[in-house]
Amino acid sequence: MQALCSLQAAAAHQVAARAAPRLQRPETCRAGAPVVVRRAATVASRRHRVCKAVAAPERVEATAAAPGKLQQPGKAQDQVTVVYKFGGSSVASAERMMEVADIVCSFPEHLPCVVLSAMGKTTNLLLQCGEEALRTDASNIRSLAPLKAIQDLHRETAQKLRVDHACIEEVEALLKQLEQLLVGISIMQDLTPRAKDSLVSFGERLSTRLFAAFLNAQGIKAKQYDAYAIGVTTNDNFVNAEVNYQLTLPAVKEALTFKPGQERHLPIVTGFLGRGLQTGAITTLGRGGSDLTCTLLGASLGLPEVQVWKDVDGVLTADPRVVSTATPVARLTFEEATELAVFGATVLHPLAMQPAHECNVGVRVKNSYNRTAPGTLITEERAMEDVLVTSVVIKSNVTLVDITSTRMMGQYGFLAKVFDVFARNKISVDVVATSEVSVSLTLDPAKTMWERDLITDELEHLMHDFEGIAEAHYRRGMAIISLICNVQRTSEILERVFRVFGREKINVQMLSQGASKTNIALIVNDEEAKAALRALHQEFFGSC
Ligand SMILES: Nc1ncnc2c1ncn2[C@@H]1O[C@H](COP(=O)(O)OP(=O)(O)O)[C@@H](O)[C@H]1O
Ligand SMILES: N[C@@H](CC(=O)OP(=O)(O)O)C(=O)O
Repeated sequence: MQALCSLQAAAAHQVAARAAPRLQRPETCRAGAPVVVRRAATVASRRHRVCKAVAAPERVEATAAAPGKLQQPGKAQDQVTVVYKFGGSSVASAERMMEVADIVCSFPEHLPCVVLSAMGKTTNLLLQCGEEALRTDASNIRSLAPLKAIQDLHRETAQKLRVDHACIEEVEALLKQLEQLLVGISIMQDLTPRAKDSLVSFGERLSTRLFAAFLNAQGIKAKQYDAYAIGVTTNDNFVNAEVNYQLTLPAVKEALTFKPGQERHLPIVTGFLGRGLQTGAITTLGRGGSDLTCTLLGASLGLPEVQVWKDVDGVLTADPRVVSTATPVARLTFEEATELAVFGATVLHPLAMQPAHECNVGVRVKNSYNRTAPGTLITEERAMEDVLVTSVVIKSNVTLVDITSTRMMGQYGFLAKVFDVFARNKISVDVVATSEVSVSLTLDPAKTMWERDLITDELEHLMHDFEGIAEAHYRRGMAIISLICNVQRTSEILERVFRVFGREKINVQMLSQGASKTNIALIVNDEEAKAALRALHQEFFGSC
């Protein structure tokens, strides 16, 4: 990793100097820092080192070329200088793909690599196909409504984008394969996690082929790449696979570096997908995983910045579906962005900041529907003097567990035994508050982002495992409200929080701050959570 980062930094420095003077690369990636998957609380507690501040790249204003008159970005000798990721909402239709092509070609000084998600709600439709295939006779698979919707969307898009015949053939071949896979699921009466990953992979495989073909039809040289074919390697934990950074970073760098004499083109890469190391099968990085693909590619290529383009003006002060007047946050640190994602802001994938943080790649969140909005810039550090509260998020459907030791005070090893029980049950813990003889903690609503909620049987089994160690009780239907804030000013923040909650008669069941340097967590009843969020937003941001 150390050698890799230094190499990348040197290469990126040369590229930046020659091709992208407005984007300044920090000197080095953090030397010797292994990239490993951790949960947010661990990430937060590990960040004691003072890191070099990233020089904020200047905002690149859009100078949109008229559709149909797109210009090839970058110069003949360039390597990729930036990665753009467009999510499902940005590429939901042929018209949206045209708009995205226009955005991509609006910065002629940059040679971009483009990561795409599946079009619109295609991933959900694919999962629906899988579920319905289990209840449908193989001979009727063809008439499944979600399958028809997927076929119609991609055929219509191909037609509107006027892609070439080769692309139409590829799209038809993929749609045929998809149908065959569903027939297989119907016959086997089995939808394994491995088959699920194969199934949902069709979304990104289709969208990227259509988009690359459209660019080529417009005279822009572009080439489609499946992430699993250019070295994105994961473990074999299907539906939520973890990236193997040691293998992936050098492989992706090699695959996406232009060789002498090679024609420059825009790489168009499938987000969300990888290849399992042991099985060699297609894996996925968890829902919303294209954000991670984007930062992973940026880290592999040693770039100063990547941009994730969404349907909102950046990361907002609250979920806009709950607080309609939420406003964009101009700057965040990697740590704050991670806490936001882990504690409920669905705008970013919870692990997306990891490669960016380790290799110091700035992440800009932009709006593909409002391209001149400055968005949010996420970097290693930012000025915190004037910051009180940055954003408020909710994680709903949480279970609160209270555990009290049955032994006398002063016994050692109590917490170790408690956490061993969770480890054995493979249940992850979010927020913890402890005293010497008791511990309260919250459990993730789902074991993984894809799986169903923890079921009562599993919780009862967990309670059973505490027998002889402690008395344990659980309460479902709780929510974590997290204030991403300047914890140097905790007293002031909490004084205002409790004034608001007192007024609104909202009872706090548990409070945790300690380990995180960016987050105060308040546990309340789920049915009070949205009202509590709106009241807090009103208090700290002035409107709701
Ligand atoms: N704090 C937040 N800031 C911005 N958006 C948020 C926040 N919390 C939730 N969201 C939701 O996240 C959505 C964008 O994420 P997502 O749909 O995954 O984007 P994409 O599919 O384009 O990558 C927004 O439309 C918004 O409703
Ligand atoms: N298509 C995948 C991966 C992804 O990142 O999607 P989006 O960028 O639209 O959230 C999903 O729906 O989970």
